[in-house]
Amino acid sequence: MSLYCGIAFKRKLFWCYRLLSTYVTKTRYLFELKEDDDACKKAQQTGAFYLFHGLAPLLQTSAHQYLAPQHSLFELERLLGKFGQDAQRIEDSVLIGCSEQQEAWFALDLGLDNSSSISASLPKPEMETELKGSFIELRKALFQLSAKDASLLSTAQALLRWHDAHQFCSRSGQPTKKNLAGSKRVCPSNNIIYYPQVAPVVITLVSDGTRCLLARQSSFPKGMYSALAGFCDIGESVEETVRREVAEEVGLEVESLQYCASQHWPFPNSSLMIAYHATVKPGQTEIQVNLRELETAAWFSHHEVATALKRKGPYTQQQNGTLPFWLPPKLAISHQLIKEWVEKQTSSSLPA
Ligand SMILES: NC(=O)c1ccc[n+]([C@@H]2O[C@H](COP(=O)([O-])OP(=O)(O)OC[C@H]3O[C@@H](n4cnc5c(N)ncnc54)[C@H](O)[C@@H]3O)[C@@H](O)[C@H]2O)c1
Ligand SMILES: [Mg+2]
Repeated sequence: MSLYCGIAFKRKLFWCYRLLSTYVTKTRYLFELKEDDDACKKAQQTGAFYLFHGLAPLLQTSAHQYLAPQHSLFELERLLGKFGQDAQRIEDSVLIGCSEQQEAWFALDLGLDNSSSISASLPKPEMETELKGSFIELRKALFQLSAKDASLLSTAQALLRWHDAHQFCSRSGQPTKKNLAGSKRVCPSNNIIYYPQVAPVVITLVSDGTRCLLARQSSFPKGMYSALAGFCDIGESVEETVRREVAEEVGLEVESLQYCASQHWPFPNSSLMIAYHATVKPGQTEIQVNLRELETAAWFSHHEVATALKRKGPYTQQQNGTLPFWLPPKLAISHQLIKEWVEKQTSSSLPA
């Protein structure tokens, strides 16, 4: 190894160690906050809060993007005081992450009634004026947020929704109590612990070698097509769900499953999207759409999909009355899955 290579290698190792070390420290810190209410309370003193109202995040507009403002504990106490609320309401907040400098991030919903909280929903328009922002439905705002804010607010909304829906023990009927970080709820009468739930969902891009299969549900925005998705049934492996969902929705049998990536998805509840590529058995490409699940499904060529990837929807009708089809935006895992397929097709068609 030359002297230069040796120094470069050591530098790389140093940076790798630094990165790993920061990540591990941050992870251990978050673990401590979830386990220890006192540590979490202390973290709130220097932490930052994201605000929600009825599960809609507080956002501010900047150019063509939405920004999610943060508030300190002091600002939050002042705000609550102004609306005649007790600062104890801050205990309803949930931990959603922390910065590399260990500034803990929390989310608090000021519009939900909580059985264990002394406070009720606060008036939305007055809060918006006071906070110089608007509470906007996450579904409408998600794709105009930075990747970091989109991920944080998705986690926050999913966690706040779970707490709102799990205030009572399903065995004793008694109110459950959340730990300060919001990573669990406990029933004081029988000590049953409830943890936030996610539903596993597979999303599959089926290919016949040259084309890929895209579908739409009637609930999709006009003109948008996506890969096939479906919830895992109890007792199934993820691979079994892929095969069943494709058979159920379009009447095809798939093989050669290849994992692509996964993503937390907050709608309609909290899903873990697990993305796969799959191929149909040779010669078996005839689609039989299950109209109880889908509006339509069709095969699309590489050229059609590559062109659609460049489009941004939703689209208005063209002059000839047709609507160009478009694909889910970048932040959605279906976009990543489709993009990966297009890139693979492109590289396999290049001369060696
Ligand atoms: N992020 C992305 O790129 C992306 C793309 C497509 C779909 N999705 C998500 O994937 C999810 C599943 O897709 P789908 O609607 O085609 O699923 P699906 O094909 O399984 O059909 C939905 C139906 O499944 C049933 N179901 C079974 N278990 C359920 C559960 N735990 N929660 C809710 N319903 C359940 C319900 O009857 C529901 O109407 C959707 O919620 C959608 O938001 C995300
Ligand atoms: Mg489906």
